[in-house]
Amino acid sequence: MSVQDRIQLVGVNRLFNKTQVLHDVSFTVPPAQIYGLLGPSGSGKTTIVKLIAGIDQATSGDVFVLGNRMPKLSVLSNIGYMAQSDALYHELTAEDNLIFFASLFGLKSAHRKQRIKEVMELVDLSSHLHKRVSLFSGGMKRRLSLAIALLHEPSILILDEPTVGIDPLLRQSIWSKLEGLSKQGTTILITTHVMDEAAKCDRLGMIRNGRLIAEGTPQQLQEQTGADSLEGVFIHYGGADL
Ligand SMILES: Nc1ncnc2c1ncn2[C@@H]1O[C@H](COP(=O)(O)OP(=O)(O)OP(=O)(O)O)[C@@H](O)[C@H]1O
Repeated sequence: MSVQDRIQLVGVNRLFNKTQVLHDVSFTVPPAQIYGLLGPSGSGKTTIVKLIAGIDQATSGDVFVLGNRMPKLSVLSNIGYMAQSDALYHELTAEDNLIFFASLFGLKSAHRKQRIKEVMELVDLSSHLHKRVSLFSGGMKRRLSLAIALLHEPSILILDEPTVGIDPLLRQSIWSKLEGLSKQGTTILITTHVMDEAAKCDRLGMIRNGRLIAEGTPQQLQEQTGADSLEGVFIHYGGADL
């Protein structure tokens, strides 16, 4: 292990009652990488990201973020987490939601105003700042959740299927912003089912039945499997008899 690694899982197991959903999962994410977790529905991706985000605890094995064993409260201010289901206050406006989360992150008022402006521009929602969230479409809610995850400029960004319900044009623009953040040093862990998003990751971990069954750059995975596309890689590992 390198002390440089921003995220590290070592032999992680997670059982719910007697059902084991993660088996001996180990991987590391160095600084400023975009690491994608790819796997079929129910394979364990969300369970992994919850352990890294510090909202769930491994049954055995270790999860480290920025060198700290998780869960650890003091690390949470360095993490931006966008869950699969949106945690928004629907009766409040987008701005009030942002102000609420900004105060949780301890952002002071002048800086808070500036950050709210920046993140709403980033997700292309500036003109909806004063609209009640109950009037937002599903895609707009996803974008607002992403804006909230980015508010406090976290050095670790954990995104659980962030672009579900977002149209291809905006998806492209969000990805170029994520690539920009990564170039500036943000470490990003993302789960996705979308192959063109997986192709944009620096490194991919293929999850199946709670196991990390392959890892590498998108190109390495294609070479290893002889597939001519990432879809082919996904099908190769999805169909493997393990
Ligand atoms: N709190 C829980 N109690 C019991 N079982 C759970 C719990 N959370 C997750 N599981 C089970 O763990 C397995 C992995 O679920 P998880 O949500 O991590 O998969 P996923 O790969 O994120 O799926 P999707 O792509 O559909 O979101 C599933 O079988 C799920 O039913």
